[in-house]
Amino acid sequence: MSLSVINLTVSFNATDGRSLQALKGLSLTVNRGEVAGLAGASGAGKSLVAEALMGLLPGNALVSGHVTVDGQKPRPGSLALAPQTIDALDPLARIAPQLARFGKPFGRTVDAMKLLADVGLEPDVAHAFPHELSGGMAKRLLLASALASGAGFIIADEPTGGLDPGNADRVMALIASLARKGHGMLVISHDLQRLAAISRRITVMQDGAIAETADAGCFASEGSALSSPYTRALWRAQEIYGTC
Ligand SMILES: Nc1ncnc2c1ncn2[C@@H]1O[C@H](COP(=O)(O)OP(=O)(O)OP(=O)(O)O)[C@@H](O)[C@H]1O
Repeated sequence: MSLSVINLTVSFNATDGRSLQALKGLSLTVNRGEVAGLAGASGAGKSLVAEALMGLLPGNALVSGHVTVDGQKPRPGSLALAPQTIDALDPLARIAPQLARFGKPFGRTVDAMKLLADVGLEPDVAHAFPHELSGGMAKRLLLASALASGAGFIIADEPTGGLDPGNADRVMALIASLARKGHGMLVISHDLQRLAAISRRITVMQDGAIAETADAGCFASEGSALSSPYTRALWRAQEIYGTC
């Protein structure tokens, strides 16, 4: 039971008639019950993967490849995105009714209080507006908004971006617990150390292509088990950063 992406390519038609290939044949698998990581430097194409899988690319994008969810063509609600920022939420709607809205297109009646509890948010958050939440609370809410759809597979785009170390640890622990409950979690992150701690394997992207897909255990010590020089350099840069 998995999300399978085979040879995903994305190119953009520019107004001058040229075509820019931004994703160059990406393949990955996310099994239910596990976290798979997607990493790479800024501009490598990580968010494009999320946008292509969610059908969110603009009209000048040409997408090809083969995507299945549990062996079938993805259907609405089988895959959900926890976006990077609360800009994706309605600033004028209180949290509980807003969560209910995320379930509606898929015919789901959302129990907002249960959903908040599932992501570790207090019941009084139900009456708040998105901008009233702290960074860590907002990241949890974004995960809740994806869970509201009932999707078995969730893409979390930079779930620890902008968080302090303690909150980043807690959000990664929440993602690991969602996987233990049976979700397949695809986590896009620059934070290789925290990503490796919860993932089964990590796909590292470079310039729209895969540099390497490695078992998370390879992201350890000097990274000598990693096969790509690019991935090793990315990992070692984090190690140095992490010990500063
Ligand atoms: N609509 C678009 N038209 C043309 N190029 C685009 C479009 N959207 C994204 N790109 C290009 O695709 C490339 C990958 O962008 P993407 O946002 O996926 O990178 P990323 O790895 O998620 O970076 P970051 O870590 O900074 O979020 C970039 O070079 C970007 O300019």
